[in-house]
Amino acid sequence: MLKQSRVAVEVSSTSGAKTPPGPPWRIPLVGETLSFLRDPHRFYLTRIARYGEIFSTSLFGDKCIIVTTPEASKWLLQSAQKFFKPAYPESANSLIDPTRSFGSEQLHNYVRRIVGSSLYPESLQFHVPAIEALACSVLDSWTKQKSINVYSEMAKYTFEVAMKILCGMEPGKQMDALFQNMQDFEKAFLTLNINLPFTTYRRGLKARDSMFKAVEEMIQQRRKKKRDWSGREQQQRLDMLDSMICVETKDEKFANAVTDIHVRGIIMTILFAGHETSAAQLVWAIKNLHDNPELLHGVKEEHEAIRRKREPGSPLTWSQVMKEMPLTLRVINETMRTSYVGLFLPREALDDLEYDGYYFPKGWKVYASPSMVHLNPKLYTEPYKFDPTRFQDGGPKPNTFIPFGNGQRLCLGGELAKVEMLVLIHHLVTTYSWKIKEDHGGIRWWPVPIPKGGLVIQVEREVERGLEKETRQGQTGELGSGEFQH
Ligand code: HEM
Repeated sequence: MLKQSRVAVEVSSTSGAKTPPGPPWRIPLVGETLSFLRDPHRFYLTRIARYGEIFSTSLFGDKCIIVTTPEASKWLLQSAQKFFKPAYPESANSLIDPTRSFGSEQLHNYVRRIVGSSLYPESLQFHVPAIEALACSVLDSWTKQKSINVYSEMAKYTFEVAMKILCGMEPGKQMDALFQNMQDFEKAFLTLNINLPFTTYRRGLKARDSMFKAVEEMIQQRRKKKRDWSGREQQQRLDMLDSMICVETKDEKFANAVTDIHVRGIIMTILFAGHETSAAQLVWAIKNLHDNPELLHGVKEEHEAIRRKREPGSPLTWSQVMKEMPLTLRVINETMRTSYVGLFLPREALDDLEYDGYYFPKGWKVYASPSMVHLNPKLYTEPYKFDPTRFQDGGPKPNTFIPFGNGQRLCLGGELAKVEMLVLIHHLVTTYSWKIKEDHGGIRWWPVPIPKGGLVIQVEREVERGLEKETRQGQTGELGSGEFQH
């Protein structure tokens, strides 16, 4: 008799449980990879319709089970690390340093504490002025361009923010070179790992090695510097690199286990995990605001109220970002729900396991899909409708909104991502108006889903159009030119 388990349990492969249903015939190696890569959302929808919300398939050369219900996703993502480990496709694994998984369970927890200390609110609040300066600088540069590819610009912005918080680096030549390398590195992520000249994979490897070298040099420089980090405040103001390599700790056992190679891998993980995702969400947020003029009007009012209270030239305060932008935060949450970002979070079963009557064989990959949870009509009525009011009055039910994952690997940069989006939107809506120049329709799915073509817009600074802020207090939304969105 099978146990209907809601927690991971080890079972014998002869227990009688069957693997979840899936297509009967799988082409070796390729399996269903091409359909998945072509349009992952459609891939999920068609298979769920045919086989149910937990189904098996074959992707990236591996046998694979996909779970799409909130309960099963929670089970997978919250299960102890002895049952599942993260398992990205081979090309991704071979590109990222093997130590990127943050090491053993205990070491992983220790590293999360250190990395998190620079990303949690207590430290993050000190970075708001720097984030704001980067946001203003990128937006300022837009007025000099005839058309702006929002995705390229947002990728650069979020990369600059991540580098600033990681190691205090300012925009400039070194930043540009690292950004270029990061882009080549990312392009190679879901390609075949064929290491031949002129292949995307080879370019990715070269880019990764250049980044490793730059990061190693930074680590060496830091090791030579003596700093005062004795007080609590000093510790909160440290950048992440200092926190990782310099802060003395009582956990000597783990501190010694974090080698420079480890630090290098962690930095690559953070840069990779942290900038494309936020950039994609910003692109969708800007598109959603454009497509919903009434909402944009409300968001503008929210930000005009903050702007009116600010002393000229004073930076945004932590409290303004956290407490005075509730509508914008709802727009961001609804954007994260509808944007398809979070297509799959891959794990590998480390034992024969059973869940809800299904057999999960050892060695098989198991994917959770936040985007399929977010677009499930049983959980959200009219799931494709953009409606930020869903996040009012307590918001969605537990485990049904998981843009940052769940469990031991919950995103460390969730707060940072929200802050960088809120700050950029503040300046965008209070200073500029924009219209979409090219919207190709459809989605470019990889490495992160964005509108096809990256969303090309045209921007005007309102002040330059004679719409001086000081003369129009309280009149936002009445200034439409008929062409530009406000
Ligand atoms: C809206 C933007 C973002 C989204 C949607 C997002 C989403 C996620 C998700 C779903 C995971 C879990 C991966 C898994 O379970 O396999 C994750 C992990 C992670 N994220 Fe984010 N992320 C975002 C921004 C950031 C930022 C800005 C940073 C830091 C600069 C960051 C750093 C990390 C790190 C370090 C992990 C790995 C945690 C671990 O393995 O313990 N993320 N992110």
